[in-house]
Amino acid sequence: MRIAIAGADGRMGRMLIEAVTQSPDLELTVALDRSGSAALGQDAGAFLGHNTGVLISDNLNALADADCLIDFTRPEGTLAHLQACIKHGTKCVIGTTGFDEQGKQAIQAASQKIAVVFAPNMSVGVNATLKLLDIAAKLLNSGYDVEVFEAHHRNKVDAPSGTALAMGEAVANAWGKKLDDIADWARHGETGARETGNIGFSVVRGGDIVGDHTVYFCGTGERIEITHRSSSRATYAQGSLRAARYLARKEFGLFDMQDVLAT
Ligand SMILES: NC(=O)C1=CN([C@@H]2O[C@H](COP(=O)(O)OP(=O)(O)OC[C@H]3O[C@@H](n4cnc5c(N)ncnc54)[C@H](OP(=O)(O)O)[C@@H]3O)[C@@H](O)[C@H]2O)C=CC1
Ligand SMILES: O=C(O)C1=N[C@H](C(=O)O)C[C@H](O)C1
Repeated sequence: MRIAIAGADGRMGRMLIEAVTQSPDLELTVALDRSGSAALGQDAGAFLGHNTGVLISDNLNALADADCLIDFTRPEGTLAHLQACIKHGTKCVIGTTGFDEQGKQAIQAASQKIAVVFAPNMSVGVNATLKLLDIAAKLLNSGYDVEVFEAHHRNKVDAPSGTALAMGEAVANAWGKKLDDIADWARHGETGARETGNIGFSVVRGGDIVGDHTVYFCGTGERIEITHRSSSRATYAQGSLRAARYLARKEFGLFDMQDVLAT
């Protein structure tokens, strides 16, 4: 399978280039980064100390040479790449987070023409945690206050993380609610007492934290904490490759990591 990587000079882009070049069934054919990036023209494997023969470029027409794009960039980048994927019939794995409603609708529309996996977290552990949260939320559906905490590195630009939002959604869905209707996004000053049935969010940004998520179910006299901690981005990269292989069998449609991991 011929793989293109977008955001080739980013934290995830580099993990993906390393993972693809170590996978005998996958071939790195395209490495993209944004126009103006200092990495343009460099070999995609330069950071590993070896040449892949693929130069980092901003030419989206190069996607004609790939079966599947794996995109970890920014929402505006991903949405532009998606249009090029449609033009060239290239499938797409989207790991980027921080989309607004319009962006999510554009991904949904694109998936009517090409096959797309879109998930805020590609790790097996986080996707198992989402299932645990569904069970916990159904069991603890009254008398427990739910709080979602997440911590990430100082360079993360969106908050709460896509994973924290997915965790909040897992609880809200289990309660038959919409997350937007019951989320407390931030607290400051005279907040008043906590509202029953809401889901609170809190965020830490600092240092090189790869990604920690905890969902608290706080009752009277007890609390349950469900925690996932990432210690390496390699798990996200391996999950993304699994998603790309899954798409090899799909012509179009929108899938998530639960679909991928179910096979
Ligand atoms: N789904 C998952 O499992 C995971 C998702 N993520 C998400 O992936 C995304 C990227 O994370 P990370 O690798 O840490 O970020 P980085 O900032 O390290 O990398 C992003 C890359 O995309 C490039 N880029 C930025 N804007 C654009 C654009 N408009 N068009 C094309 N390329 C662009 C950046 O270039 P430059 O640096 O020159 O601006 C950089 O090379 C984030 O949204 C993050 O939340 C991260 C980890 C796991
Ligand atoms: O930006 C990151 O680093 C991460 N982003 C994803 C998110 O927003 O949930 C996944 C992971 O937590 C790392």
